[in-house]
Amino acid sequence: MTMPCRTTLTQFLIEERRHFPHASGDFNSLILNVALACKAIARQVALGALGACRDNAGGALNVQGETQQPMDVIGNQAFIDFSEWSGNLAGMASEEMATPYQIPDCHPRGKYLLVFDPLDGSSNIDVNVAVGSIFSVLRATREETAGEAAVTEQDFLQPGTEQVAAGYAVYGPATMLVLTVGNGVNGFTLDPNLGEFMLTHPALTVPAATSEFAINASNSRFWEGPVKRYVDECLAGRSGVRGKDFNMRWIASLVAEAHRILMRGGVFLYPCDHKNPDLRWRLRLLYEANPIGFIIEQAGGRASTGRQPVLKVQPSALHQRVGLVFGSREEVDRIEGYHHDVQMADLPSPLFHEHGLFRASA
Ligand SMILES: O=P(O)(O)OC[C@H]1O[C@](O)(COP(=O)(O)O)[C@@H](O)[C@@H]1O
Ligand SMILES: [Mg+2]
Ligand SMILES: [Mg+2]
Repeated sequence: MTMPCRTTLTQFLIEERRHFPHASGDFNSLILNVALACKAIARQVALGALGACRDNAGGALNVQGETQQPMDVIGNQAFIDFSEWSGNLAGMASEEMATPYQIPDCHPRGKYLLVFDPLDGSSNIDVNVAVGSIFSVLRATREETAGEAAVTEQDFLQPGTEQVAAGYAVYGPATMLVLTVGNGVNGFTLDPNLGEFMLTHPALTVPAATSEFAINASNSRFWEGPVKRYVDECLAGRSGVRGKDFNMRWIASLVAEAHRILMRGGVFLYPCDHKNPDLRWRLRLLYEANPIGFIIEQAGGRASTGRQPVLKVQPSALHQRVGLVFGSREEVDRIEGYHHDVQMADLPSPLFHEHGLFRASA
């Protein structure tokens, strides 16, 4: 039997680095450490009910007020343990930690910041549906941050356009790592025999057009007018203004939805809604929306809050939430257009009038 000759993640990163002859190698080691953390998490996830501490009872509340699953905690620790020693990080921030993680004094500090959602879609873990990890790499821009001083929340409040790299791992039937270093998007599949991520999906692209959308329709009565209009038109299918039938999906795992869209196109919406007046957005800007947005845009798709490009949002808090619409370019353009469509102001939607068309917020 002949083995296909494939590039490993390490080889891929070395090749990329050849374009930057003065690079120190810190960036490559950072990504490889993250990949190692993802392999460790994949192993734990794959054990299912056989794994350690499956019992969710008594889980602590994280800063979001959500009960931490055991794998949220294990995944968070894996990211820390595999990354903090390396000397390439000035600090880390995570969904599972209220404040930035300081690199202990026993380890050297470096010039990058790592932001992550260690386990995305963790409510799916008990039903054996695909979950994942999401990460984003930023530069530690303050001179002293990369030196001796403690990292602060302010250091992480950079718009998505400033990301150096972003990626996710999806723990599905196969474990995959999808990565952008700002030069397109590449997908690697974990070869369990070799323990290596192998380049299997080079130069991923999101098709410009689609007839598949993903949204949590149980929130429909709380949506704003433009989202309701978009979904109603999709549901009307070939008899409506769109003139074609649409398929609908909802996995409740952002990583899995993003991966499907990268593989075959589609559009995902988790827009602003009015279900809970104190929580108008579901997804987190720094470790969910920005990394996924960067990947999708690097693959030729688009990512928006519904009103503006998500990567341009200036963050004001570490755990800030935001509306997110991403995927095939034509659909995201259309949804943004509906939000900007002044004609909508004439529609008799009380919600629409209540909140207005051109709010400054996302
Ligand atoms: O339960 P809902 O409202 O459908 O939300 C699903 C969304 O929540 C998330 O699971 C949030 O991620 P976490 O599991 O990291 O908290 C997203 O992955 C997903 O898109
Ligand atoms: Mg998440
Ligand atoms: Mg999570």
